[in-house]
Amino acid sequence: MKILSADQTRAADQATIKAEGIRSDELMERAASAFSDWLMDRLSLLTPHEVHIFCGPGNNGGDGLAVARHLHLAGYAVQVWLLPADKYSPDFTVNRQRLPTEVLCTHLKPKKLPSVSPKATVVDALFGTGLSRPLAGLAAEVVEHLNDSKATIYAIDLPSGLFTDAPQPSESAVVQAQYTVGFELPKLAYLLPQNARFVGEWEVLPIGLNTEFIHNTDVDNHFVNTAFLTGRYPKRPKFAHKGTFGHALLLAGSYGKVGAAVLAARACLHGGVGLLTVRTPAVGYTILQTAVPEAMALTDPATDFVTELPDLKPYAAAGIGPGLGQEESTANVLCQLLRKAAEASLALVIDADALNILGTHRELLDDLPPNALLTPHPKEFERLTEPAHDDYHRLELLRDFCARHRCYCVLKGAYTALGTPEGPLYFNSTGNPGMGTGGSGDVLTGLLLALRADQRLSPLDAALLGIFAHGRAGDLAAQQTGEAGLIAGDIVRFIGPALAELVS
Ligand SMILES: NC(=O)C1=CN([C@@H]2O[C@H](COP(=O)(O)OP(=O)(O)OC[C@H]3O[C@@H](n4cnc5c(N)ncnc54)[C@H](OP(=O)(O)O)[C@@H]3O)[C@@H](O)[C@H]2O)[C@@H](O)CC1
Ligand SMILES: Nc1ncnc2c1ncn2[C@@H]1O[C@H](COP(=O)(O)OP(=O)(O)O)[C@@H](O)[C@H]1O
Ligand SMILES: [K+]
Repeated sequence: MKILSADQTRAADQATIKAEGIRSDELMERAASAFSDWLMDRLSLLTPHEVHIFCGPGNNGGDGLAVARHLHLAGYAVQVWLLPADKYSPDFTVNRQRLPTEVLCTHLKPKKLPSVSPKATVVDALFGTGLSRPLAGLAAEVVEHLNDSKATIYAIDLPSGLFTDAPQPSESAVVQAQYTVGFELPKLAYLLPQNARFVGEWEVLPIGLNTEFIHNTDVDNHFVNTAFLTGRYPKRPKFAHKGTFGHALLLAGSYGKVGAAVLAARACLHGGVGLLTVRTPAVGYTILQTAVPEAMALTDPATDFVTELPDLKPYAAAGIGPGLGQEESTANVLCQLLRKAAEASLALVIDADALNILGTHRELLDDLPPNALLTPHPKEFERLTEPAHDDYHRLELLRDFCARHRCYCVLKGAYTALGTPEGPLYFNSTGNPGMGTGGSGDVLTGLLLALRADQRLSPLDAALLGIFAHGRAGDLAAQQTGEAGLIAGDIVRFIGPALAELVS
């Protein structure tokens, strides 16, 4: 799914209105009915005492007024509160006029805000994509009042006070919604950790925005769901053999961290690799041969950490980093690998300690071969770049980093973001907080290594499929283990089922 900016969303609304020959208030009616149906499905589970709908002067307020009408006609006790303004949008005015006179509709006044019980349902229709500046004055006062009320807040399109595509000043007022319900496509604001306390849980409802317009619009950000991946993961051909799916080399493990190598190796095998060879220090030999008999062990001469790069000829892809340590001789192995990868046509996956080595030897970044895939979590990413002011800045750093080094970079998190050399970012939709446990990242590295070794997949598709399948495997595992009980090895067990769902 594409993630549109605020301007593009407005343009999509206009394109739909034009293409279908409808009025803008008819499109608003679709949005308002979709929201009302969604809300009534939820409220029917509770006993709604009061529904307070707070409306701003623009089309977000227009949505709120239309929602008030739908809820009133369905028998809910609705009260509407209007934010006074110098001007109101035409569709606000249309829906103000359509509001049945029995619905109590009151202008908000400073210092005389209505009392809202903690049991009340609040619909936040103050501001949406048209927010042009941080909230101040009465609008800010209303927002603080709602946040203090402890009522359950449902935001239409955006929690009021939050910009669609940019950070707001840290002290400015923003609605803290339990749920945010948008239309057709997700917004960037929904996906960032710094907005989690405002957005709450989110959902988007279809309103039939013009598909041709969306198709023809270039965007900076995509949201990756199952439909987005259709056709990207081919079936294994009937006469395929282990050579068809590539031979991968994994350089991982050091004294006390051989488990990381084991997890990555098992993930790589379950990720469908043809053959896997693991380079570990001697201390890892027995562990690896016992825990992962399907992998070949190519033991380093040193006991505790990897010191020598093996011959790269047999391999289609190499993964380096899990549990590797940062000894100087290990750094030297990474340095040689980077320099030789391009001429050996080797796809690279770089993680964990290999990223930390890059962080302390930044000159090595100039040696990254084309299409290298890096998998930092935010702290590792900071070591490669600089501290980010906020989540939006971090995404810009990601975009710049990938363009400068012509690489793919997986910025891991709840909505993992894949940066690409071409510019667009891809946000993943799978995964759960149970995956915040040691070794989850090693599993991702192993899986990505398998997919990069599969010559049938482009670097972009391998990365998108791997990130998505990793999260999905975590979700399938959590159904059995619960989130707290989930450990990295459980993710490995569900890689197969997660990939099987993607075959098309
Ligand atoms: N178009 C369509 O067909 C559809 C649109 N839809 C809905 O429309 C929403 C977008 O509506 P919108 O563009 O009217 O903007 P909205 O968020 O209501 O705010 C604009 C108003 O607020 C004002 N204002 C801004 N900042 C302010 C501030 N800090 N403090 C005070 N005032 C401030 C601003 O005034 P101004 O900036 O001109 O001073 C203007 O009056 C979208 O989120 C979705 O819910 C859906 O129904 C689907 C179909
Ligand atoms: N709340 C969450 N929602 C979805 N995925 C998560 C969440 N927390 C962690 N993950 C995933 O788990 C993995 C953790 O990786 P990482 O931080 O490198 O762990 P480790 O170094 O312990 O292996 C990442 O792929 C990340 O996206
Ligand atoms: K809102």
